[in-house]
Amino acid sequence: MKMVKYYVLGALVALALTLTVPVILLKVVFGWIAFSLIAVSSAYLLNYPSLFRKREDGSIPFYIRWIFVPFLLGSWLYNEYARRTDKVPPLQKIEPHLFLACRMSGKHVSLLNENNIDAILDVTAEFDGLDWTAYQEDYRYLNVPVLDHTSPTPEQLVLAINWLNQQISEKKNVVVHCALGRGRSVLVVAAYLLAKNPTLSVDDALREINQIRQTARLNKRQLASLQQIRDGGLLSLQKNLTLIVNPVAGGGKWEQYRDDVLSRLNEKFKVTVKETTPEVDGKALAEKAKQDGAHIIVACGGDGTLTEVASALVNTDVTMGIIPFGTANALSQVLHGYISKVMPISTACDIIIEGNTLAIDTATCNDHVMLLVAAVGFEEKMISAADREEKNVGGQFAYLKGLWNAISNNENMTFKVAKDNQPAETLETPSFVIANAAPMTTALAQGAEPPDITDGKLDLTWLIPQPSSDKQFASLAELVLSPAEAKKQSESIRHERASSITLTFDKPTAYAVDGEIYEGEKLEIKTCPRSLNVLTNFEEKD
Ligand SMILES: Nc1ncnc2c1ncn2[C@@H]1O[C@H](COP(=O)(O)OP(=O)(O)OP(=O)(O)O)[C@@H](O)[C@H]1O
Repeated sequence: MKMVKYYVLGALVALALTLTVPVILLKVVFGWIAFSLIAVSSAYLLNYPSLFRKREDGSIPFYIRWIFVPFLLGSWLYNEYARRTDKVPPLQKIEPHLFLACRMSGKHVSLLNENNIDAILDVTAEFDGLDWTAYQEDYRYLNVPVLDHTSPTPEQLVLAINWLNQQISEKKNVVVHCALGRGRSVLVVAAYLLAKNPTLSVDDALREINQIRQTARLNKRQLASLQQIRDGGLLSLQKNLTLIVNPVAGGGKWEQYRDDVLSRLNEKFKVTVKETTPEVDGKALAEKAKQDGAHIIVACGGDGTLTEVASALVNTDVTMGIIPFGTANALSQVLHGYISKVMPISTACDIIIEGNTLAIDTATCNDHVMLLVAAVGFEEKMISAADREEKNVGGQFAYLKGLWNAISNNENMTFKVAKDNQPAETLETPSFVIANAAPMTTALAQGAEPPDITDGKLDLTWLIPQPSSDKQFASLAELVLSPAEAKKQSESIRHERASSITLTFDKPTAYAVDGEIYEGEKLEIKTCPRSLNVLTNFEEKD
């Protein structure tokens, strides 16, 4: 490369002068220049920009600056001259939220502020990124160190374009700069344009930049490198994926599967992990992740956690994925199929990576979002009985035991029911379940075909009171085993569909929504058709 030849030549001349000049002071000066140029030549020959030891905050250690003073002085003088005679302004907007510039320093703070710049991508290796005046402005900053006239490595380029994408997806204004805004920064901006629009050619991307910044020009090596990285398919923008994890769900499954999940998802996404606590729930974490620009939010936990996360994502563009770490995991059986009972984690990760989305129905139950079922009677008693300790010890048997006890007690309840704003009727039943979605294993919701999560309707299933618990066990068997047609003729099962329903009790009554227990005198449930985008392999009925 031309530049290296000059640096090597300069180093040799300085070395020769060091050895020949008689005056000690001159020997020191020429020796310093020789050492500095030998170091710079080695950085170029070994393609080792980290020689300048630039820190994460863009500063270069004091001792390195001293070593390189002769080289930096030369570069600084050349760049100052080039900037003063530049045909283009120091900073230019290439497209919405994306700017290209020469080296930014403290004296450019007012220019940065005028353009509402929030973030700086610095692709120089040899200069301090920002000085103290710029620090005070609190810019987001990333340094990708690249030597002048050279190209970033594919890894550096992938990091740079994904960082840019992250800033722009958060609607931040971001500037990319090198020394003069002609080569290295142009290469990065072109790579970003190519990643965003794979139909563009390298020439198209450069032309787009060149129309605005006429001095933008890549040398032959930079051009070839960009073309090669692009042809190798390396310029893909990773989506930001946030995992919201309940660390205690399913008795602590996260601890067990953490490495497996992360290694699978890290290949395709930029993954951030947030854990719920008893104080900070999945809804609060999902709201924050949304603000931080997450494209996909994956709820990892039991059905309770999944519903919390969904509460923040209903009627938004953000897509929700799920990884079933709970005990019953009813939603994953609906969205991932019954295979997820056997291979829950690998099935979930494959579905997230495949990326098929579907808008599903959700519902509201009083103030809560509901994905699966709301229930009073047997289902609520079953869930109330299966507390965290019971689930940690017995897993799904905790629910079976709870259901067994509830049916054995065979208690009926009486309340008023109003469907689709019709007049209310009084009903006596031991079990009333309102389902937006429910797999076969949610037996008490199976009054007909399993509820369809895309039909815009709620499935209402209730049982007729029976004189003995044995007869109620028979009703449960009928729910699970009889075909839908036979259930229509049943003496003990009732099923209807509605868009909204209100249950009114004469005293505060416990009810269950998606596995969590609440209490109230009224339940108002409404369907919200196609209101949540989820990743699934669920196939819609024609
Ligand atoms: N870090 C935590 N420590 C203790 N409890 C937590 C924590 N994070 C969330 N929780 C509680 O966990 C409950 C939700 O659990 P979740 O439904 O996800 O799992 P599960 O109960 O094991 O599974 P399933 O619903 O299938 O029975 C909520 O009541 C929530 O308050």
